[in-house]
Amino acid sequence: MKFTPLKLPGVLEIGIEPEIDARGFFARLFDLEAFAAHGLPTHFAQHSLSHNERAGTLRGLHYQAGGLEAKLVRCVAGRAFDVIVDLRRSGPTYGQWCSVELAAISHNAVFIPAGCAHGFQTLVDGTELMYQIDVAYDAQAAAGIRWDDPSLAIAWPLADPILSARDRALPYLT
Ligand SMILES: Cc1cn([C@H]2C[C@H](O)[C@@H](COP(=O)(O)OP(=O)(O)O[C@H]3O[C@@H](C)C(=O)[C@@H](O)[C@H]3O)O2)c(=O)[nH]c1=O
Repeated sequence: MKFTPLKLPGVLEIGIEPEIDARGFFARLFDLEAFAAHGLPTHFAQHSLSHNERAGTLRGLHYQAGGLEAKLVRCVAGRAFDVIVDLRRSGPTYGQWCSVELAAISHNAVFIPAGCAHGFQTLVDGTELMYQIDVAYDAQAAAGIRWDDPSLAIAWPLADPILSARDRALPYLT
Protein backbone atom coordinates (compact mmCIF):
# COMPACT_ATOMS: atom_id res chain seq x y z
CA MET A 1 0.00 0.00 0.00
CA LYS A 2 1.18 3.51 -0.75
CA PHE A 3 0.48 6.38 1.68
CA THR A 4 0.81 9.82 0.10
CA PRO A 5 0.31 12.95 2.23
CA LEU A 6 -1.95 15.56 0.66
CA LYS A 7 -1.86 19.31 1.34
CA LEU A 8 -3.58 19.22 4.73
CA PRO A 9 -1.81 17.63 7.73
CA GLY A 10 -2.96 14.09 8.38
CA VAL A 11 -4.85 13.76 5.09
CA LEU A 12 -3.46 10.85 3.11
CA GLU A 13 -4.22 9.32 -0.26
CA ILE A 14 -3.86 5.57 0.03
CA GLY A 15 -3.07 3.61 -3.09
CA ILE A 16 -2.73 -0.06 -3.81
CA GLU A 17 0.38 -2.01 -4.80
CA PRO A 18 -1.15 -4.76 -6.90
CA GLU A 19 0.34 -8.22 -7.39
CA ILE A 20 -0.38 -8.66 -11.08
CA ASP A 21 -0.62 -11.94 -12.98
CA ALA A 22 -2.42 -13.30 -16.03
CA ARG A 23 -5.75 -13.37 -14.16
CA GLY A 24 -5.67 -9.79 -12.99
CA PHE A 25 -4.30 -8.65 -9.66
CA PHE A 26 -4.49 -9.04 -5.92
CA ALA A 27 -4.13 -5.99 -3.69
CA ARG A 28 -4.41 -5.15 -0.01
CA LEU A 29 -6.90 -2.46 0.97
CA PHE A 30 -6.31 -2.46 4.72
CA ASP A 31 -3.25 -3.51 6.70
CA LEU A 32 -3.41 -3.16 10.46
CA GLU A 33 0.37 -2.83 10.87
CA ALA A 34 0.75 -0.33 8.05
CA PHE A 35 -2.16 1.78 9.29
CA ALA A 36 -0.74 1.78 12.81
CA ALA A 37 2.70 2.73 11.49
CA HIS A 38 1.15 5.77 9.77
CA GLY A 39 -0.76 6.77 12.91
CA LEU A 40 -4.11 5.81 11.39
CA PRO A 41 -7.00 4.07 13.16
CA THR A 42 -6.95 0.28 13.09
CA HIS A 43 -10.55 -0.13 14.19
CA PHE A 44 -13.50 1.09 12.15
CA ALA A 45 -16.86 1.02 13.91
CA GLN A 46 -19.00 1.34 10.78
CA HIS A 47 -18.58 0.62 7.06
CA SER A 48 -21.14 2.40 4.91
CA LEU A 49 -21.99 2.81 1.22
CA SER A 50 -23.19 5.96 -0.55
CA HIS A 51 -24.95 5.27 -3.87
CA ASN A 52 -25.52 8.22 -6.19
CA GLU A 53 -27.75 7.91 -9.23
CA ARG A 54 -26.63 10.97 -11.14
CA ALA A 55 -23.42 12.73 -12.12
CA GLY A 56 -23.22 16.12 -10.38
CA THR A 57 -24.59 14.87 -7.06
CA LEU A 58 -22.88 16.74 -4.26
CA ARG A 59 -22.89 15.59 -0.62
CA GLY A 60 -21.31 17.76 2.04
CA LEU A 61 -19.55 19.45 3.54
CA HIS A 62 -20.11 17.27 6.60
CA TYR A 63 -18.43 16.73 9.96
CA GLN A 64 -19.40 15.50 13.38
CA ALA A 65 -19.66 18.25 16.02
CA GLY A 66 -16.90 17.71 18.52
CA GLY A 67 -14.54 16.81 15.70
CA LEU A 68 -14.05 13.21 16.74
CA GLU A 69 -14.78 11.33 13.51
CA ALA A 70 -12.04 10.03 11.22
CA LYS A 71 -12.79 8.07 8.07
CA LEU A 72 -11.37 6.25 5.12
CA VAL A 73 -13.28 6.89 1.88
CA ARG A 74 -12.95 5.01 -1.41
CA CYS A 75 -14.87 4.98 -4.65
CA VAL A 76 -16.13 1.50 -5.57
CA ALA A 77 -18.08 2.50 -8.71
CA GLY A 78 -17.60 5.50 -10.99
CA ARG A 79 -15.61 8.61 -10.10
CA ALA A 80 -15.90 11.48 -7.64
CA PHE A 81 -14.22 14.80 -6.88
CA ASP A 82 -13.53 14.47 -3.16
CA VAL A 83 -12.95 17.46 -0.88
CA ILE A 84 -11.53 17.78 2.63
CA VAL A 85 -11.82 21.04 4.60
CA ASP A 86 -9.62 21.68 7.62
CA LEU A 87 -11.66 22.79 10.64
CA ARG A 88 -8.90 22.38 13.23
CA ARG A 89 -8.93 25.90 14.63
CA SER A 90 -5.62 25.57 16.43
CA GLY A 91 -3.78 24.40 13.31
CA PRO A 92 -1.98 26.39 10.60
CA THR A 93 -4.25 25.16 7.79
CA TYR A 94 -7.62 26.01 9.38
CA GLY A 95 -10.11 26.97 6.65
CA GLN A 96 -8.06 25.47 3.83
CA TRP A 97 -9.27 22.66 1.59
CA CYS A 98 -7.75 20.04 -0.64
CA SER A 99 -9.19 17.62 -3.16
CA VAL A 100 -8.46 14.28 -4.70
CA GLU A 101 -10.22 12.40 -7.47
CA LEU A 102 -11.40 9.04 -6.21
CA ALA A 103 -12.12 6.52 -8.92
CA ALA A 104 -13.11 2.88 -8.82
CA ILE A 105 -10.66 2.21 -11.64
CA SER A 106 -7.81 3.84 -9.68
CA HIS A 107 -8.53 1.85 -6.51
CA ASN A 108 -7.41 4.80 -4.39
CA ALA A 109 -8.79 5.96 -1.06
CA VAL A 110 -8.43 9.03 1.11
CA PHE A 111 -7.98 9.12 4.87
CA ILE A 112 -9.72 12.08 6.52
CA PRO A 113 -8.59 12.80 10.08
CA ALA A 114 -10.81 14.03 12.90
CA GLY A 115 -11.40 17.76 12.76
CA CYS A 116 -12.01 17.96 9.02
CA ALA A 117 -15.20 18.32 7.00
CA HIS A 118 -15.77 16.16 3.95
CA GLY A 119 -17.78 16.35 0.76
CA PHE A 120 -17.76 15.03 -2.77
CA GLN A 121 -19.32 15.54 -6.16
CA THR A 122 -19.96 12.60 -8.45
CA LEU A 123 -18.49 12.81 -11.93
CA VAL A 124 -20.47 9.99 -13.55
CA ASP A 125 -23.87 8.36 -13.03
CA GLY A 126 -23.97 5.44 -10.59
CA THR A 127 -20.99 6.52 -8.50
CA GLU A 128 -20.63 4.74 -5.14
CA LEU A 129 -18.39 5.68 -2.22
CA MET A 130 -17.55 3.34 0.63
CA TYR A 131 -16.82 4.72 4.08
CA GLN A 132 -14.95 3.12 6.94
CA ILE A 133 -15.59 5.33 9.96
CA ASP A 134 -13.81 5.00 13.28
CA VAL A 135 -16.75 6.00 15.51
CA ALA A 136 -20.45 5.16 15.39
CA TYR A 137 -22.78 7.62 13.61
CA ASP A 138 -24.41 10.12 15.96
CA ALA A 139 -27.30 11.91 14.25
CA GLN A 140 -27.36 14.60 16.95
CA ALA A 141 -23.74 15.51 16.19
CA ALA A 142 -24.16 15.65 12.39
CA ALA A 143 -23.04 19.11 11.24
CA GLY A 144 -21.91 20.79 8.08
CA ILE A 145 -20.83 23.81 6.07
CA ARG A 146 -22.31 25.09 2.83
CA TRP A 147 -20.74 23.56 -0.28
CA ASP A 148 -20.50 27.01 -1.91
CA ASP A 149 -19.03 28.89 1.04
CA PRO A 150 -17.34 31.94 -0.52
CA SER A 151 -14.44 31.87 1.93
CA LEU A 152 -13.61 28.34 0.77
CA ALA A 153 -14.33 28.89 -2.94
CA ILE A 154 -14.15 25.20 -3.75
CA ALA A 155 -13.72 24.54 -7.45
CA TRP A 156 -16.50 21.97 -7.84
CA PRO A 157 -16.20 20.45 -11.32
CA LEU A 158 -19.88 20.34 -12.32
CA ALA A 159 -22.35 23.23 -12.21
CA ASP A 160 -25.86 23.05 -10.72
CA PRO A 161 -25.16 20.21 -8.27
CA ILE A 162 -27.86 17.87 -7.03
CA LEU A 163 -28.13 18.51 -3.27
CA SER A 164 -30.20 17.30 -0.32
CA ALA A 165 -32.52 19.81 1.36
CA ARG A 166 -30.31 19.57 4.43
CA ASP A 167 -27.15 20.41 2.51
CA ARG A 168 -28.82 23.39 0.78
CA ALA A 169 -29.59 24.82 4.25
CA LEU A 170 -26.19 24.34 5.89
CA PRO A 171 -24.53 27.43 7.38
CA TYR A 172 -21.49 29.18 6.00
CA LEU A 173 -18.14 28.83 7.75
CA THR A 174 -17.82 31.62 10.28
C1 LIG B 1 -23.95 9.44 7.37
C2 LIG B 1 -25.03 8.53 7.96
C3 LIG B 1 -26.35 8.75 7.67
N1 LIG B 1 -27.30 7.96 8.19
C4 LIG B 1 -28.71 8.22 7.84
C5 LIG B 1 -29.23 9.58 8.22
C6 LIG B 1 -30.23 9.89 7.12
O1 LIG B 1 -31.49 9.29 7.42
C7 LIG B 1 -29.67 9.18 5.90
C8 LIG B 1 -28.91 10.10 4.96
O2 LIG B 1 -28.00 10.85 5.74
P1 LIG B 1 -27.20 12.07 5.09
O3 LIG B 1 -28.12 12.87 4.26
O4 LIG B 1 -26.48 12.76 6.21
O5 LIG B 1 -26.18 11.30 4.16
P2 LIG B 1 -24.95 11.91 3.38
O6 LIG B 1 -25.28 13.26 2.88
O7 LIG B 1 -24.49 10.92 2.40
O8 LIG B 1 -23.87 12.04 4.54
C9 LIG B 1 -22.54 11.70 4.32
O9 LIG B 1 -21.93 12.72 3.55
C10 LIG B 1 -20.55 12.56 3.31
C11 LIG B 1 -20.04 13.79 2.59
C12 LIG B 1 -19.76 12.16 4.50
O10 LIG B 1 -18.60 12.54 4.68
C13 LIG B 1 -20.41 11.18 5.42
O11 LIG B 1 -19.69 11.04 6.64
C14 LIG B 1 -21.84 11.53 5.67
O12 LIG B 1 -21.93 12.74 6.41
O13 LIG B 1 -28.80 8.15 6.42
C15 LIG B 1 -26.99 6.91 9.02
O14 LIG B 1 -27.87 6.17 9.52
N2 LIG B 1 -25.67 6.65 9.30
C16 LIG B 1 -24.67 7.43 8.80
O15 LIG B 1 -23.45 7.17 9.06
